[in-house]
Amino acid sequence: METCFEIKDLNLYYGEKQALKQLNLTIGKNRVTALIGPSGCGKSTFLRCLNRMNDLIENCRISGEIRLLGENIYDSKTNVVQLRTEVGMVFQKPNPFPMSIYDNIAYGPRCQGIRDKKVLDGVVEHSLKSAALWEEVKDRLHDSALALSGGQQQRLCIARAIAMEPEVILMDEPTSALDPIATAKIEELIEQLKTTYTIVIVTHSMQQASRVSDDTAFFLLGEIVEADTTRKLFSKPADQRTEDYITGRFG
Ligand SMILES: Nc1ncnc2c1ncn2[C@@H]1O[C@H](COP(=O)(O)OP(=O)(O)OP(=O)(O)O)[C@@H](O)[C@H]1O
Repeated sequence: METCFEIKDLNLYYGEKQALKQLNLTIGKNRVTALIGPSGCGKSTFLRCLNRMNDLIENCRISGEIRLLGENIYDSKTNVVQLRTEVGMVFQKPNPFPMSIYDNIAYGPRCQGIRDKKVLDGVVEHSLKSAALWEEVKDRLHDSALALSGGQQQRLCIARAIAMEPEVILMDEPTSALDPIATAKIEELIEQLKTTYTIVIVTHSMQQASRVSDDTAFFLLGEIVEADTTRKLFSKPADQRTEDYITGRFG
């Protein structure tokens, strides 16, 4: 297995409160890694460390190391804008920009200076195809993205991340606002995307983790209790606390 992220002795504090404790984890390239655990255990906080979104939070301090393809992303030389291009993010609630479907996708590439219409057309088509949305929207690319259904909006947000040619796509509970059919479409899409991208997904649903992920890390009170292949973690957990959680005894 090739390594995408290598996390070493990661600690994170919000002011005085320690939210992540001495985390160590290897995230494989072109794999889907699920982060599970009860509410407030630090899953989203950890996810945000992977593209330095926590930098935007006042009072947030971290120590330790996160390497992306060998480079320490917390190095003072890191270009954070570039990092967030390489490590895209999709949120719980679909958040398309209030503009057309086309412009949502072209926005990032335009910010990078791409102006050629043919090139932008190609990026839009490729991104929408990769996000399994093209067939549904190809005849109305210039309509408002806000008119799409929730599931379509979420796939649009995935397409918007893809347009930046990322290495990694982080997903923070990407289906929790969606109905079961839209959820199934996103899960199917995740399976296809991992051939090209590394995916890290926070999910509250253990069924979802076992359906979509190759590897799972179980978080509890800011610690990683156990990380393993999803198959192993759900069938033969090494730690009693993992077993209690996956059998529904708490959380
Ligand atoms: N901006 C912030 N400032 C202060 N504390 C925060 C901040 N964000 C999160 N926390 C705290 O850090 C801890 C971890 O929160 P986090 O949102 O990462 O957990 P989570 O496992 O993702 O929870 P959930 O599943 O409910 O989203 C919680 O105790 C939370 O209250």
